[in-house]
Amino acid sequence: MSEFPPDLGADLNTRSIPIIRATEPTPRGQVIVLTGPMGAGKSTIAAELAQRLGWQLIDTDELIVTSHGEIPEIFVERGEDYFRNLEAATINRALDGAANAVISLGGGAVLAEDTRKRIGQLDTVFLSVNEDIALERIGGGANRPVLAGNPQENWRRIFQQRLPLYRQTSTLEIDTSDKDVAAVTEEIIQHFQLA
Ligand SMILES: Nc1ncnc2c1ncn2[C@@H]1O[C@H](COP(=O)(O)OP(=O)(O)OP(=O)(O)O)[C@@H](O)[C@H]1O
Ligand SMILES: O=C(O)C1=C[C@@H](O)[C@@H](O)[C@H](O)C1
Ligand SMILES: [Mg+2]
Repeated sequence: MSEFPPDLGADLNTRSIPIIRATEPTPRGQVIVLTGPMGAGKSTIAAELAQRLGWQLIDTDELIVTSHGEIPEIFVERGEDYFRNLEAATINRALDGAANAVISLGGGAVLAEDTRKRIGQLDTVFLSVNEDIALERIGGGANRPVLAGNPQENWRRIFQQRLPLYRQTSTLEIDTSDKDVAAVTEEIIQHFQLA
């Protein structure tokens, strides 16, 4: 007489055992990641896109602020390396839990190799912007410690350094300089056939 539950261990080598799952794994849904320099509009476009799709909005800079306080204070009190580790860990956790989500990253998130590896396998959009428009949008660079001292020169240098990283981790690049928020959002929706 066959026993129930079957003794799988006893029969392991003699017959093939079907894999039985109580439930099928839940589909994780889709994730769109926005990357790019300060002033490209990542946070703004992510909010608009999430609203249009009815998806979850995750802004990793905001997650850091909520849990650890203002970014300039973290830079002053703990230094940039500490912030980058915090940022990479925050992004990892956000990606682990994300399903049907739009994720806006900080401008320097691509500096972390782990982050590059992960977002390079996802639908990642590089939002680009030219220097003049970026500086117009972010004003004097308040609240952005990496621009302190000379926002224009720093923005330009940082953008040049990171440009290859933005490009190697994305599958779509949109120059937002002369496009409004609705137009950029629509371009992403069309490209990934989200609606
Ligand atoms: N396409 C756009 N057209 C005009 N203004 C925009 C556009 N996108 C964003 N902005 C404005 O530019 C400013 C900066 O945008 P936002 O904060 O979204 O940039 P960000 O890429 O998230 O920057 P950071 O890396 O510093 O977080 C905001 O005031 C926003 O309203
Ligand atoms: O480009 C950067 O290095 C940064 C951009 C912002 O989004 C913040 O993550 C922080 O101010 C650092
Ligand atoms: Mg932002």
